[in-house]
Amino acid sequence: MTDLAAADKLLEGTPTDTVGRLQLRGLTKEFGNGPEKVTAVDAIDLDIEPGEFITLLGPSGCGKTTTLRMIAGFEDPSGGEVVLDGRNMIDIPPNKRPMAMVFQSYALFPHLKVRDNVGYGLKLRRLPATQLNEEVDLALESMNLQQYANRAPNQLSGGQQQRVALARAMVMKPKVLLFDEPLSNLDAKLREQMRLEIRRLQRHLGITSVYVTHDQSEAMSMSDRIVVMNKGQVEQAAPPETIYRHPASVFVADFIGRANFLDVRVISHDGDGRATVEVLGQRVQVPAHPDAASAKDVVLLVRPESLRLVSVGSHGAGDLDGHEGRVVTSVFFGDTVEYEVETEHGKMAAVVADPNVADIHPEGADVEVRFNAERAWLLPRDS
Ligand SMILES: Nc1ncnc2c1ncn2[C@@H]1O[C@H](COP(=O)(O)OP(=O)(O)OP(=O)(O)O)[C@@H](O)[C@H]1O
Repeated sequence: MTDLAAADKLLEGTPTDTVGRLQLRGLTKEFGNGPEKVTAVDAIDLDIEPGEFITLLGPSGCGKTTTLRMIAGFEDPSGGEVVLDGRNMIDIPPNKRPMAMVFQSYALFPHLKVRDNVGYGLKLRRLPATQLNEEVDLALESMNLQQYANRAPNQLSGGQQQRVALARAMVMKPKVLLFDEPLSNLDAKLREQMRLEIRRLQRHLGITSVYVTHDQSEAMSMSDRIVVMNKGQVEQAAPPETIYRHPASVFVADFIGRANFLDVRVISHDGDGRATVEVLGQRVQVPAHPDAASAKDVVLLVRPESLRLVSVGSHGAGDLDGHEGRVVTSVFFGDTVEYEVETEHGKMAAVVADPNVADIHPEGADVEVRFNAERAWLLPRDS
């Protein structure tokens, strides 16, 4: 049996396409009292569809872990609701919620063999021994762990221990899987492999998943939607492409990926989410955030890969009406060249993929800076 077939058999009869709708309603958590009071999570509203893979992403202290722990029931909210398939979970203890959590630290029982770790929750549910063994076997097989069944956790690598933790979560047939930075203790290569594996399994089984990370590429590569949090609130909840290309705020644009923010003069707001602006000596039409038209001040987001550098002769550089620059760093990475260019708008980052070696601009070169206007994004500055 393949790993996916084993996972299917394990979950046979558990409908995943209609169950696992998770709704957070005004979810709030305050710690401490008086001047010490911290609002870790500030009235979050979020609807998560059955089968959706959601990542909570944001800077340290923005409330990701606290939100996840309230969903799991490890933390009591100060206000609001966690609703799963129409049922408020607030008064239900963590072990009675149809959810399973995978922790950064794996949290395996060191004195129990792998198969007893995986079967632990089923034993508490008093499953008959034959059924328990059958289901543990399927869970082990779904994570390709059969040959490690009789080992102790400390006889396994970090990656293998995390697979045991995943098998232990899956065997409970949860409606919602919760992940608290599960890959951060693994080395970079294994992390990349495991993220693909978790995503493949999750997509195949369609179990609603909420995943906390501060690793952007993890969030980008795994999620149906990324929820960017800031100071206990949701800044934006959207698919990775939207978060990257059309961020809702300067905070999101700055937090995800690298960003150049250019000063612009707005000539007109043209409706249909477009505006005409003057920037880098050019008059161009760019896509615009819906709130840009009413904002006091706006800024143009240009990602480094949307900038282009064109060589100019040293005598040409002074005539270029505000869009000339000088290369201050030029670093060849093989698949890309990354530049820093000094311009009258400040320093800008540019990335060129698949460079022709002959076209690489050396440090000190004078260049003309151009950008792809369709890939730019006008957004309110004070957002
Ligand atoms: N038990 C606690 N008592 C007091 N304050 C707490 C407690 N747990 C969390 N906090 C505070 O709540 C805020 C949110 O913390 P949380 O751990 O949810 O953030 P996070 O986004 O998960 O951060 P990180 O990425 O560093 O794990 C922080 O200011 C933190 O100091």
